[in-house]
Amino acid sequence: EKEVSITKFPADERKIIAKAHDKYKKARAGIINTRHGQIHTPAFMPVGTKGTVKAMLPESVQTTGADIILGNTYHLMLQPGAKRVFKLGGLHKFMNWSKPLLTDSGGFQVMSLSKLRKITEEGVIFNSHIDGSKFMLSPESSTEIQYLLGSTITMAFDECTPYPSTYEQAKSSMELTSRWAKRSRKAFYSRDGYGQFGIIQGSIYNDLRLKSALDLIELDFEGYAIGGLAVGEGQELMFKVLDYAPDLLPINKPRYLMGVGKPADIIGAVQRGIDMFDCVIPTRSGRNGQAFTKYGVVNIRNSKYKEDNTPLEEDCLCPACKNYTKAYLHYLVKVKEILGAMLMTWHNLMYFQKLMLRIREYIAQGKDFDFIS
Ligand SMILES: CNc1nc2cc3c(=O)[nH]c(N)nc3c(CC[C@H]3O[C@@H](OC)[C@H](OC)[C@@H]3OC)c2[nH]1
Ligand SMILES: [Zn+2]
Repeated sequence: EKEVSITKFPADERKIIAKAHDKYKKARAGIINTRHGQIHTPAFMPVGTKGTVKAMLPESVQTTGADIILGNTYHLMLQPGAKRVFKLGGLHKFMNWSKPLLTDSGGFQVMSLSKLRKITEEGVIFNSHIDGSKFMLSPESSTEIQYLLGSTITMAFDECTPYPSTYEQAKSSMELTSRWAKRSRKAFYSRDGYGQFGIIQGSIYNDLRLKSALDLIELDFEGYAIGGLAVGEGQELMFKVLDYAPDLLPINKPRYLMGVGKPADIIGAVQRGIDMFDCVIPTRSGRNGQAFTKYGVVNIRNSKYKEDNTPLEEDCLCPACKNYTKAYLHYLVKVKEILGAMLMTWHNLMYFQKLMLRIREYIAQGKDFDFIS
């Protein structure tokens, strides 16, 4: 066991409380110790794709309670370039965020964003969606780029198996991910307080999920992500996979469900043993005028708010709720004022972090947290 490992779930701090009924027994609250500080889990990680959580200052993100934010290999390698970020002191310094950073390995974005790409055993060759120039992402280059960015948690280079996939398609995709995981692990520069997470695939097929987990556990990653979900399969099918997949992974290491999700998805996944989440919903939908509140989602552009002189939530401590009314937010979003995007984003990030805080508290007290959302 490394001296200061990234994934110390300190025994006395790890609270796995057997719940009254088995629905909650897999939920756990813990702390991940890293070189850049602690991550309290279950954790929601705001997406900061291009080295910024859109419309937020890093210090504002910090006030919402976020312990860790995401960056993206694909976007940052194209602009401003990983070597340039390295020369400028790394992503932490560049974006003025001193807490943990997790970077995706880029495969998912290549498939969803780039034009003209070719998957080979070596890696993915693609043309930049910005200027069409040619790039290659491989387990080795993705791992090196994440090192140059200085990310606290590096993701293995995988192939996110599309949904739906036949068993055969899912099998060969998962096997490619296993070969790439081995190369990613070999290319990783292991340092105390930094870690690399493997990403299991296998789509909705339990035997493929098991094989993927076995292949990756052999590589002894500091944490494990469940990939290939939140790709259109729907909540029911996602939960069906989550009813068994987390249990295939080491109980003492963080489990990260990529791309999830809405509050109800997060609660259901925590109940099935997931520790970490990332999703664009609070930021992207905030900019589009959707506010998450305890009364449900508020579409602030709706004309019923144009003279509503009350805050989104009377007891929320975010600037939008403390100092402004729904009428003002309605107006700002309607006329596309930048402050509208800022305030809506701030509120939603605060809402998601409050949700995670309450989930952590309920787990620690051994209380059911079904109805929180
Ligand atoms: C929405 N549903 C969803 N399912 C996903 C499944 C996978 C997967 O199997 N493998 C990989 N490597 N990435 C996945 C991702 C992308 C997450 C990233 O996407 C970016 O958010 C836009 C963000 O990058 C800052 C985040 O970084 C970890 C998924 N997203
Ligand atoms: Zn608020």
